[in-house]
Parts: sequence; structure tokens; C-alpha cells
Amino acid sequence: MKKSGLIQVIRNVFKLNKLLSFGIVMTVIGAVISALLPPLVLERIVNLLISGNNVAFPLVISYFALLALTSIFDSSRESLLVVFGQKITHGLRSKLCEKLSNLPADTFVKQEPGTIVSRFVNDVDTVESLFTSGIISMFADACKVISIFAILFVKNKGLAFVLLLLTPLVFIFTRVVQKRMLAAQIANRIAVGKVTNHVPETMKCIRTIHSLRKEKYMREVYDRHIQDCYNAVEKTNFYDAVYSPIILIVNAFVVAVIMLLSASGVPGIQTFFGMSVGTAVAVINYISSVFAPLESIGMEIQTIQSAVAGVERIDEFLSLEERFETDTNIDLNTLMESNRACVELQNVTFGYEPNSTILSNLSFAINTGEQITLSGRTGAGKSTIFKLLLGQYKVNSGKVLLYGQDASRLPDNIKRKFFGYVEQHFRMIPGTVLEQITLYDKSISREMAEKAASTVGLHSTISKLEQGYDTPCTSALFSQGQWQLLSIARAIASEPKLLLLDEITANLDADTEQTVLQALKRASENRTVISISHRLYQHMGGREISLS
Ligand SMILES: Nc1ncnc2c1ncn2[C@@H]1O[C@H](COP(=O)(O)OP(=O)(O)OP(=O)(O)O)[C@@H](O)[C@H]1O
Repeated sequence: MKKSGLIQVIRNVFKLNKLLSFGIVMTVIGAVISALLPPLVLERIVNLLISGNNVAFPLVISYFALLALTSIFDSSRESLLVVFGQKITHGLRSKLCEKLSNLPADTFVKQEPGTIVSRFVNDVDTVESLFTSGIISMFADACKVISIFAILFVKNKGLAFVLLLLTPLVFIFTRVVQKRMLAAQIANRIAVGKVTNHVPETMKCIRTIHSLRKEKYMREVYDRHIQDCYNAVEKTNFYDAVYSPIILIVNAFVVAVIMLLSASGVPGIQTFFGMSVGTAVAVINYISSVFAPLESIGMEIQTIQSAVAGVERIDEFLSLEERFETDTNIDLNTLMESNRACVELQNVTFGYEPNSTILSNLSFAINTGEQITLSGRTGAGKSTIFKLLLGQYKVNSGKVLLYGQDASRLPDNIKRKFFGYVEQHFRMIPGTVLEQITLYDKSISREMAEKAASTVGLHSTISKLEQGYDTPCTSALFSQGQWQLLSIARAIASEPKLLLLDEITANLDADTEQTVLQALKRASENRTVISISHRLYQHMGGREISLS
């Protein structure tokens, strides 16, 4: 059976942080033991006082020292768990990132971006909480409850039985309140999401809102979302306010009943409930401290339940099928020295889905230096051919070859030197103008980027910007045509052998189109070019390959 990626990450974190893991185990044990001792010391002190003896100073000090020790163990455990949780988060996010870069392009078409983002953010957070406030804390709390019961059995059997009967009822009550609180919190989160989305949505559509006079409608929608938030928060506050007083009343009630029974003087009852004053003080302490871990266990169950769903979703993501293996032995020089055609499709049949065929038995060859235009009706599969050349998909049958090598085997490190790909729309990345061209590729120097910008006629425009090539990029920096020129500069900056142009002049006006076509003509010199653009064909000529 294949090992779960998540378990591998957790195991690695344990292995790499042995001291931290040991520290957590020790603080859990320490916190459980030290929490049990103070009431026992208190019992001894009170019994000594009642019997008229002096209480030794070290005994009093040890009572306070034990209380302090319990807090130290508890807070150390919490801190170590937070550090451990952070390490799990770091390990998981690195693993998810590695996975993301190994996924085929198709995965991103089939999954909503938001779904993938929530794997990285929400699901990783819930897995972190599994460790910081889930299983380990639940184990510690369960140990605390069990040990308190064990001590109570020794100290006062009657009380232990009463508590044993009461504990399931308190626990059920706690769970009911927690579940309702969670439902209210989820409702609040949804409402908050709607409130926060409403503002950017309004800003995005502000012109339409003003022109259709929809301001009142938008205000009403906003009010509704705010009201939903308010109602949900009210509910949470109600449960919060009601829970603690009820638990305190139960606590006081149990103590009162036990004390009454203990002082009743009836011999049968005394056998079960009789105790010294010191024991009574200790027992009252224990009763109070049995309810707190019960409440925590309820919350921890909740955390574990939601974390399990997160664990499943992360595991599902980690087991997605990865990109096919490339051949790292292929290098650019050997590829270029080959006598084979630059591009060759041999009887290619391809469909994105098992039952659909986009390309059927297609064959053609393109020699180095040729200028080719792919033509055909819309949906014939022209862009699909680009995706096959870029190695994003494997064909159903036939071969897609680049200088005789299978296109899907071309390793990533030579792809940018081999292909220059210009899409219909420029895709901006965070960074400066220079980084738009280099795409953070260290093998592309500033000079190479400037040369590419000069070739497309954009150098003087960029140089006139306040910070030149180092100007941070925003969508308002260039016009649509200039973005297309930048797109061409990005494609040719690495001086690629093959230029793929996907209808890049489709959305341009006549003047801008002329500028882009001129730039393309310059960029295409001494290169093999495959384009999907009739305008380019008319402008530059070359050979046409028609897809029927
Ligand atoms: N990732 C995908 N998953 C499934 N089907 C797809 C995918 N990409 C494209 N298609 C389908 O493949 C067919 C061919 O698309 P393609 O974009 O290659 O056509 P095209 O010839 O470039 O069309 P156009 O001239 O309109 O741009 C279309 O029916 C399209 O819906």
C-alpha cells in the first residue's frame, strides 16, 4: 500500500525533532502528575491544622511550588506544541508546494484555484491544530480525568460514584453546547465572508451600480449580511454566557450534597461519604478540576473531527497524479545538432477526455527556420497542438517530436531556451518590469532583457518610467498593445529556437496591431515560428498548415 504523504511529513518532523518530541512527552507526564499533588498536600496541611499541630513551613512552600510547577508544565507543553505544530505546517506546506509544481497543467483546469488555495491554508491549519490543540492535549486531559478518579476512589468512594454518574451527563451537555456554538461560528464565518466579499464586489461593479442606480439594493444586501453576522455572534455569546454558570452550579451542587452526606452521621452513609476535613478540602479541589478537562476534551474532539476532514483533503491532493517523467539526459546542444525536422507530428490522435477526440491521425513536419501558420475552424485544436509541443499532455497515439525527441520528455531546464511562447493575453507576475521579462530566470541577464525589449520597440518606453526596468509592475503601467510587446519580449529574452504565437493580435486595434506585427517580424528573424494568426500570415507569409 502507498504511504500517505501526510504521514510521511509527520514522521519526518518527529525524526528531525527528537528533542522537541521528548520535551512534549515529558511536559505532558509532568503536567498530569503535578496537577494531582497540590490537593494532597493541602489535605495534609488542613488535617494538621485541625488536629492542633504546627504546619511545617516547607510543606506550605511545597504546596505553592507544586501549583507553580503545574503551570510551568502546562505552559511549556503549550509552547512546545505550538513549535511542533509550526514545524508540521512548514513540512506540509513544503510538501504541498513540491506537489503543486509536479502536477500536470490539466489539474489546474479541472480544479478551482480557491480549492487548491484552501488545501494550503485552511486544511494545513486544521492539521496543525490536530497537534497543537487536538490529540496530544486530549490525551493529557483524559489522563488527568482518569487519575483524579483514581485518587477519588481511594479518598472517597461515594463521591467517586456520584461523579462517575454525573460525568457522562456533564460531557453530553458540554458537547451539545459546543456543537451549537460551532454551528453558530460557522454561520458567522460564512456571513463574515459575504460581508468582506461585498466590498470588493461593489468596487468592481461600481460603474454598473451607479449607472443602473443600484446603490440602495447593494446597501440592503450589505445590511442583510451584517445582520446575519450579528445573529450568529449573538448565539455564540448566549452559549458562552450560559455554559460556565451551569457548570459552576453543578460543581457547587455536588460539593454541597457530598458535604451534607459526609456530615449526616448516618453509619451506612458514613461508610461511603465519611472523610476528614483535610480530605474534604482536597476532594473539593478535585471536583473543580475534573470539569475543566471534560470541557477541553469536548473542544479537542471537535478539533480532531474537523482536522480529519483536512487530513483527508490533503492526502487526496498529495495523491493526485503527477506530470510524466522527463528525460534529464536530453541537452539543448545535442538536440540542435540533430538532422531531424524541428517539429514533427506523426499520426497524432489526441483528446482531453477519454471519449473525445480533438486531433485525429494528424501528421506534418516543420523544418528549422520555417515560418508556419496553423489554420482551421475554431475548436479544431490549434492551441492544443501548442500544448502538445510544450509537453503539457501525452498523445493517445502517434508521436510529437522535437528534433526527433518526444516533446513530453523534454526536461524543464531546457524548455525556456527551446520555446518562446506568446499567449493571447499577457500574464503579469508580481515583480518589476525587468522580472516580467526574465521571470526570475538567472540565466537571463539585464542586458538580454533590454535587448529583447529593444527588439520589440519597448526599450525607450520602459526607460522613461520613473525607475526604468526596476519599476514595480501594475496593470495600469502599459496599454494593451504594449503588454503584448512585453509578452513577445518575455518570449524571446532567452533567445529560444522555436517561437509559438497564439493569436496574439486578436484583441488589438489596427494601429497597435501594425506595431505588434512589426515587432513580431523582428522577433521572428532566424527562428522557427509557428503561429495561429491569419493576420500574421498575411503580413509575414510563410507556409500554412490547415487543420480540417
Ligand atoms: N484543458 C482542456 N480540457 C478539456 N477540453 C479542452 C481543454 N482545452 C481545450 N479543450 C477543448 O479542445 C477543443 C480544441 O480547443 P483549442 O483551443 O485547441 O482549439 P483552437 O483551434 O485553438 O480554437 P480557437 O481558434 O477558437 O482558439 C475545444 O473543443 C476545447 O473546448
